Amino acid sequence: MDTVVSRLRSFWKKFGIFFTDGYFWHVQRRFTLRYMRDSGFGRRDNVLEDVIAHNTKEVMNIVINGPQTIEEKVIVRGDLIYLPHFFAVPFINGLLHIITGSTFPRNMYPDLWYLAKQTLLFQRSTNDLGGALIITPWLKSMLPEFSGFKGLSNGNQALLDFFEVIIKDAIETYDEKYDRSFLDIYIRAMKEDMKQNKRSTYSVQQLQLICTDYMFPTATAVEMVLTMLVEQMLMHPEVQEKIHEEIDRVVGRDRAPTLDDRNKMPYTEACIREMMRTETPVTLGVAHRAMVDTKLGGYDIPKNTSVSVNYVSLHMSKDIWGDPESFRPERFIVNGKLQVSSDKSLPFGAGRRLCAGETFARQGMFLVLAMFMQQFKLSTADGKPLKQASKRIQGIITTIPEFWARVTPRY
Ligand code: HEM
Repeated sequence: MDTVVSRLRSFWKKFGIFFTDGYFWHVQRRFTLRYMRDSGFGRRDNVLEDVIAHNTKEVMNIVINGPQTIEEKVIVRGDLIYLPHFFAVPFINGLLHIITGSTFPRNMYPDLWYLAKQTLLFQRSTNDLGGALIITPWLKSMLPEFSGFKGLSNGNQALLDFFEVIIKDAIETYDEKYDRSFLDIYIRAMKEDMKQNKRSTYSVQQLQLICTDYMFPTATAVEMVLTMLVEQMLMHPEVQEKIHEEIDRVVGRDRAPTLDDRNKMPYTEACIREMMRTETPVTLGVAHRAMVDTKLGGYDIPKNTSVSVNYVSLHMSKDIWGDPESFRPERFIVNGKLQVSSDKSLPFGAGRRLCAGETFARQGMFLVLAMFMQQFKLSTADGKPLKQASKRIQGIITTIPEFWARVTPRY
């Protein structure tokens, strides 16, 4: 879709993966998926798993051994953790490993928390359809705060700045003799394609937008799903007890959970699935434009019409789920095993525009949650039972306000 929101992200041009289409989108999406795969994206990869596990341990160590800096105290205070940002680092460093071949060490985690904060600001400053700015773009100058323009610009600028520095360094130190990371592979392809093609789809700005597009959900959506699951556990202690029971039975206490345990831990996996069903993260998906005149469900859709999918109606259908309002992970478990075929939810969309990060997100969420729950018991900051879910903030993704939760080491 070509809107003021998509344009303000990308130098008022059409770059990236989310909001491009046609030949440009096809070439650029295929290239990123093909070459990021070499670093473990979209598949099972031991090195990527180690990166996510190592960073999860580092973040948990801030609680176990106490914060060492003022910045760490913004995320951890005694036995209180600040959500969702507490969960951000393993995902962000996982993606940085894929894109840049390196990660930020603990003394630079504050930069990643800042990135997560600004990205969340962007997510909350509009909605799936672009909010008021889409219909009345002039609001951006007259009411920059009210229209969300300021939050969108500031949040987006943080992402652009973050990757501008990284990409500049990669270009300056580029050596065509060997590829250090996905960035080098892209730079080489860009140089070659630009020589051959006057209208190349590759460019430095496009690379910057690829990085921001992949980082955007990595720094917000995955940690928000886990955060909402924490809220569920605070409201329904039996969910937490069942996850603990499963971890103790399958993994024990002498080693950390790994992705090998995912098949053997159907309840934990089902909780993540049920969380994304009951609280659809991207309620109306990403709007796309019809490329040609077409028909959909008996309706004529003229070329250039904006089309959105209402995933909430699917996830809340009484016909499909029977009791859609209940948080009931057991619905996905048959004879003690996760039955993926019984999961008719589509939190990551479907078809050609299927979320490019589904595998990365699902694997990462399982690993971070399992490691976290093995170590800690959760309770509310004030020690009182949580009776009511907090208000939902409908932005591009569904979020809840940041909050502190109490964690007690289990052993
Ligand atoms: C809980 C986590 C996530 C959810 C629920 C989610 C959901 C979605 C949905 C619904 C779409 C739109 C599909 C459509 O256009 O029909 C999408 C697109 C996309 N997602 Fe995700 N996503 C998540 C995490 C991630 C992560 C971690 C990444 C990157 C590492 C990612 C990268 C993308 C990209 C690049 C697209 C655009 C694909 C395209 O238009 O070709 N997502 N996602």
